[in-house]
Amino acid sequence: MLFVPGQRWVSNTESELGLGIVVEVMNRRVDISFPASGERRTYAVDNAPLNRVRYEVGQQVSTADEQSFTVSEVIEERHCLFYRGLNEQGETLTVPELELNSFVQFSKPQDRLFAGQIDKNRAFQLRCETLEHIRHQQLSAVRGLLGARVQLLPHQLYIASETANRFAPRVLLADEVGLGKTIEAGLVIHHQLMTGRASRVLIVVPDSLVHQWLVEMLRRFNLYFSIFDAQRCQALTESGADNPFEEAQLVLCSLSTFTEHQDLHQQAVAARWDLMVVDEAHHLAWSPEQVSPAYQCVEALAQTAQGLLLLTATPEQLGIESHFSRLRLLDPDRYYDVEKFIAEEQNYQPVNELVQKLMADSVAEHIAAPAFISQLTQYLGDSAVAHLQQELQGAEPQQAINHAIELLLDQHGTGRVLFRNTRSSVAGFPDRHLHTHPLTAPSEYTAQLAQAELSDSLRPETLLGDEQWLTIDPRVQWLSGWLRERRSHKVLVICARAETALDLELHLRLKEGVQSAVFHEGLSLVARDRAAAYFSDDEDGAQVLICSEIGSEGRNFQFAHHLVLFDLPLNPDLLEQRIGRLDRIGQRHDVQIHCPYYQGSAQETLLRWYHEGLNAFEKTCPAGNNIYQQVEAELLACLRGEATDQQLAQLLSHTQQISEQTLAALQQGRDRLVELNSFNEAKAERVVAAFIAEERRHELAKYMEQVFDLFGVDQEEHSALSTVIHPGDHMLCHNFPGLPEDGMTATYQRELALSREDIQFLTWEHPMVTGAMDMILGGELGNTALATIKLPPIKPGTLMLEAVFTVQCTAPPQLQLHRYLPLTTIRIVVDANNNDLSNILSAQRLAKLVAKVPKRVGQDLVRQTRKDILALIEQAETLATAQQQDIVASAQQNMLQQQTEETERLKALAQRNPNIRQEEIDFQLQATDMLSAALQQARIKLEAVRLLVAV
Ligand SMILES: Nc1ncnc2c1ncn2[C@@H]1O[C@H](COP(=O)(O)OP(=O)(O)OP(=O)(O)O)[C@@H](O)[C@H]1O
Repeated sequence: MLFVPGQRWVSNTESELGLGIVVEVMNRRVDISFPASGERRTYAVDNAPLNRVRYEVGQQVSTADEQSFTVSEVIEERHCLFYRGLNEQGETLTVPELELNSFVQFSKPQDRLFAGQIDKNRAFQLRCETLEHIRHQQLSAVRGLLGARVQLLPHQLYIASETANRFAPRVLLADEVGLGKTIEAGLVIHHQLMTGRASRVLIVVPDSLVHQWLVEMLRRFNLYFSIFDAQRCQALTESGADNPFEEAQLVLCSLSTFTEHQDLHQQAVAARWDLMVVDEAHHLAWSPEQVSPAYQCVEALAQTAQGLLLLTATPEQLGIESHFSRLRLLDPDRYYDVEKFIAEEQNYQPVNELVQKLMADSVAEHIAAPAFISQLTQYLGDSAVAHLQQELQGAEPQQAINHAIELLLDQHGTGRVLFRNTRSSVAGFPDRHLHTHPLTAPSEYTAQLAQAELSDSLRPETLLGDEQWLTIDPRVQWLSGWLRERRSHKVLVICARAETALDLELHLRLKEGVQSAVFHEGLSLVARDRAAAYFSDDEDGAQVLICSEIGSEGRNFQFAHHLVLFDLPLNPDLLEQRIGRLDRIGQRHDVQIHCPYYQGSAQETLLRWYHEGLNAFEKTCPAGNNIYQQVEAELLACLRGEATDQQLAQLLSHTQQISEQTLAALQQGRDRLVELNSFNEAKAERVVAAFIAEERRHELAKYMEQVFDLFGVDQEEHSALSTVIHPGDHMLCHNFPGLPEDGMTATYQRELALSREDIQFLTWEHPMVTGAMDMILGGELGNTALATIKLPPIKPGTLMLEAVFTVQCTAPPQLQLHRYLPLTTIRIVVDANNNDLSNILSAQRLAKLVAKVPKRVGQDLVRQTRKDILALIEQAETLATAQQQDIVASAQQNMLQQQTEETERLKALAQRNPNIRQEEIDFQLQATDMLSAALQQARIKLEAVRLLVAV
């Protein structure tokens, strides 16, 4: 290498420094200044990682004062270059290389190649593999679901994959208590974020669940949500934020933040969200006459948020109207009239019969029957049925039938909007056992109890006096004695009132020496979480947690299996919520439910009604609320002591009877339809199988090993299934994504990750993996390479080029174009005779054949064969463009099909529902046109090139 002051050189290892100038050469050392970055470097002359910059005739260059011109002649004098050319004004310029613009970056593969910046073959391969893995991920049927640290439960994966395929899903997740709605929501959120469909997510939950959601999102999905409360919003506003909700992308808030602070609510509405999640949505009370503040808050947010997930285990807890109101939040076009909705609910049985016939083996017979077709026409309309009949003659009759079923469910069932899995469709739940503990009411209060209001007789502590009740109430003595006998068992006690919980806990702790904690609405969020954590601690934790009703919602206490119901709620859904704290996924024992009660009191009657009438303790009771409403008057009379024993016996047997009937009717009508929509075993099996296949653990481990190796991250085996990863001494970058300074332990095994929460679970969707991939593709590393190959039929000296392109297409983000055109790579191998060798020299085959070439030799070769390389690149571009056209054509077709289906759905609904406006349909049509126009603009981009020389 000959260095002369004034020459321009570029660093091979730090290309971001820009063009360097030789300042001084002394004692076999060369000093280079890099004006663009203000850096100066000294290198040993013999092995400086530098490459001489020499532009060729025809190239566009620019001067330090930003005049650009096309080189027409290169003149060399005393080892320095002068470039001559015409500027934009047509004037001839002669520019010494010293005056060239220093801010030049050689980032395009061909520019880097010609600037002599040739990377290692393994870097090139890693870049290509990275593109390939990203493409694989984008095409994967379980994309966005893989990264979750969860067990593969079919009912959850089914729901997640069904909603994942929708654009801005708006659904009600209403699985029975404890079946994992939080996990389902997390899967959907993760999917939306991973696929770029959403970037701003708002989660709204009751106060008591804020922390639990924060932890679940982080430990199961690696999603860092920020908790926004009034204090934080104020701090952000004081530090200059116009709208605090725009300061974070993933926000977690309690509902009370909005109901209690109108200004914050307005700011949240103005902040626009791609997806909103509302947990325990049954709190959003609504009736045509009266709309609760909570409902109003959520409604305003729901109108601007694109996607919406409402979660509730008890959708009808506040009655059918409230249930309707939640569906209305999700799809106001479909649910616009409460009366109509209630009438429709009655009408589900005939719809179910039609669906059953379409699902039957004998479907062909049914379809041949004119009566069936006329019935179907009544529900779907002439054109949809004519279309079905036509499709049935085609190649895929089953698809046509499935489509008809979907239309029926969509237009006549609660269809696509509501998912509800029940314990009966999810295997593996333990049994529940009721233990009753009859007690004698304190004699001095029997008269008072007999005359008390119902709410007081169900919670008699309110009558027994603030101070004395703990000493008088026999439930207290029973509980302390009972707990003493079970010192080694965790016990959850639930009662209705916070005051009761507080008194009881204090008493047990101070007077009885029980290790206990209390959980109620009066505690701060931190104090509640501390109490729950103290209870969950295996070694030094509390034996008993005493909760007011808020503890009966959403919380995970399945590490305990004893539940004491200190009193009973009047609402069957609340009872189910209480039991659901223990009877949930992860419960390993049968659940033991203990009910202390005063003999002969309203408590006993209610207990008997639940047990002998509804069987609500030992089984879940999906129709509980509905049945309660049917017998409310008789039940209340019995509870108030206004009925005879015989009337009570009649109530119990009547309740039993209508329970059976209601369950059977629901099963044949609405619930059956909802069930059909919520779970399809065959599809779920396919999702689980795809999931297992797509985990590709070994490929991931191998890929990450190469990444760690190239970037200088050290990896040691920790155990057979886990590794310790930590920054090495020669890292290629300062901050490897997601790698703490003191390293971390990680595993690729889901089973291990589920049992060891302290270990990171590396999947294709883990932030460290995606971060590394982004880093590789975002930088230049590996976008050039040069290698020799020895393959006898190919003549030595033959020049070939391996080029990797991506198809690039831009469109406004709201169009979500990537739904139809994910990152697509095109790999081409060509030789100078225009032979397309892409298939013969596959990436895998080349990986085994290539041999490295010393850098200097490679740089000389590139300089000498520049023209040939340019011709090869052009040829590769021609071949890639042809492939790109096919790719875009199929994306167009796919897009048109899906957009048309959605438009047709809107049109079909519009016929039944006058609230659908023509503008909505027009918007859909306009989006289709815009997508089509955007796809037509798709272009290829060269991502990496490797020059191959046969030897
Ligand atoms: N796939 C899964 N893998 C591992 N744990 C799970 C899975 N699904 C649910 N769980 C665990 O089961 C418990 C119940 O799940 P979750 O809280 O999501 O239920 P839920 O339906 O929201 O309950 P609730 O009706 O009480 O609100 C939680 O502890 C959760 O972490």
